[in-house]
Amino acid sequence: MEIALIAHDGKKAEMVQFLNEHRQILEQKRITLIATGTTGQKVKAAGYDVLSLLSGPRGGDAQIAARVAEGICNMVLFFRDPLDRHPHEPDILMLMRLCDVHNVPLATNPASAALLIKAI
Ligand SMILES: O=C(CO)COP(=O)(O)O
Repeated sequence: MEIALIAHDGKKAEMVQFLNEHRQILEQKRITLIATGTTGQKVKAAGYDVLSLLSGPRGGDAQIAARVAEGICNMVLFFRDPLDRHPHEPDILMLMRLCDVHNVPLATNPASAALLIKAI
């Protein structure tokens, strides 16, 4: 199962904390982690094996959206920062739209992500 990790700058620490809190589940299941570029760097530095794609503003969200559309990515954990502006907002909306089009679970905050990760 492939899980995509994306966190806006104000949420990257929360993403690492979330992964550490659920490390056991992530290690027990056969999970491949992928991430947008900078999120991936933080996740890797925290000791996780992760495939880093492009940084979000440079097309990372779009790459993950394509994997969702192609049926490669099975879950998206996207810790958005609703208090910040993002130059690539169209890509963000496209990713969330394609999760809905293809019925792929999408969590946009740690509380939702915890429920999803416990369900796998
Ligand atoms: O901008 C992002 C998601 O929209 C995240 O991208 P980075 O992980 O490269 O910071």
